[in-house]
Amino acid sequence: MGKNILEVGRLKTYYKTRLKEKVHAVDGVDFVLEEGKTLGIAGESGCGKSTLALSLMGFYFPPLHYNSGSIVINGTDIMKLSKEQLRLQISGREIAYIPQAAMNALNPTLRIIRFIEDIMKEHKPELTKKQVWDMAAERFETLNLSPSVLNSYPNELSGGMKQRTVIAISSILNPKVLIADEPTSALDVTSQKAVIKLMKDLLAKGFIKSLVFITHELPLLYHVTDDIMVMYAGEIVERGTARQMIFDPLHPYTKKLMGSIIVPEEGMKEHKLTAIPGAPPNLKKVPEGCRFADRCPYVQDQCRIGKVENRVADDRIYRCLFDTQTLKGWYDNEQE
Ligand SMILES: Nc1ncnc2c1ncn2[C@@H]1O[C@H](COP(=O)(O)OP(=O)(O)OP(=O)(O)O)[C@@H](O)[C@H]1O
Repeated sequence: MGKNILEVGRLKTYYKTRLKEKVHAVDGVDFVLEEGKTLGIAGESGCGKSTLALSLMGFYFPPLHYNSGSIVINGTDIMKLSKEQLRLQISGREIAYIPQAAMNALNPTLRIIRFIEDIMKEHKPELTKKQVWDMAAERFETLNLSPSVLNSYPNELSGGMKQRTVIAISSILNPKVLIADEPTSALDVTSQKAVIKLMKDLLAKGFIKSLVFITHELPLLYHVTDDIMVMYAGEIVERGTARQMIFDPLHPYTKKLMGSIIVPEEGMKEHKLTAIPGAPPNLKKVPEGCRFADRCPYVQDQCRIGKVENRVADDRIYRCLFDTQTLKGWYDNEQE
């Protein structure tokens, strides 16, 4: 087993709306990421994936607030650091985040090299402009990106190239953990493949140690990540290897998420194409018991009482009252 590069314990964070209501977007999340591993986070829209990513970065600016729990990155509990320490020691160096649609947020009036110069001004002020250029050009070349991109304006690049450039910029300080939020959405299949290859190259070449890949497309993660966690209503409801999660899901929500795949991939063609009826619960007032109960085809009275804790089965973790035998019995019956 590798060393733990990221350890998250009972993390709770929330948004405070203008009406002073709390949206419990990350509600008691626990997980560990080992060095060298890639972890996928999947779940429907609004289940808290992006908020989890922001929370891991320590980006607590209203309306997002920290409630409780720990975030330990490479041995440092970042919740014990000041905002200044976070900015200088952690952000970009230990952990970096590529938000959704980051490629569209690049200032169109600046050449790509300027974004890298700005990072270096903050983190390696001793470098001259020429040294920054040489370092950036070498990095781009190593990642099979043309150094000429550095002289371009964002709007001169194709969508796929812009996204790869954003990833190369975000990882320029060799962060231990890179979190990419929907990095392949809105890209054509060829560009998606290039983005995935780039992220694999970053890992293989040691520029990053571990990767967290967020998407609502569960099957995409099968090709990219070692493990997958599924989030539902602010909680992790299941974690296992990518293969287990895709082909042998335990939690009824993971099972339904697999069934709702719109474009079946090779080896998954037999799965039914059905949307998950209903909607996730309102995170302003989460229901007692299992949060998936209202949409679960196997729901029982006891699912709506108390708090549903995690179960550990072999090397898997899932949040359901029922054991694997019972769940698999239900699933087998359904297929007959
Ligand atoms: N600025 C905000 N103020 C209040 N609530 C918010 C804010 N941003 C997000 N939320 C709420 O927090 C919850 C989690 O949202 P989040 O964006 O983290 O989900 P997600 O799984 O990343 O969804 P998506 O895949 O659509 O990005 C949702 O209920 C959302 O409405």
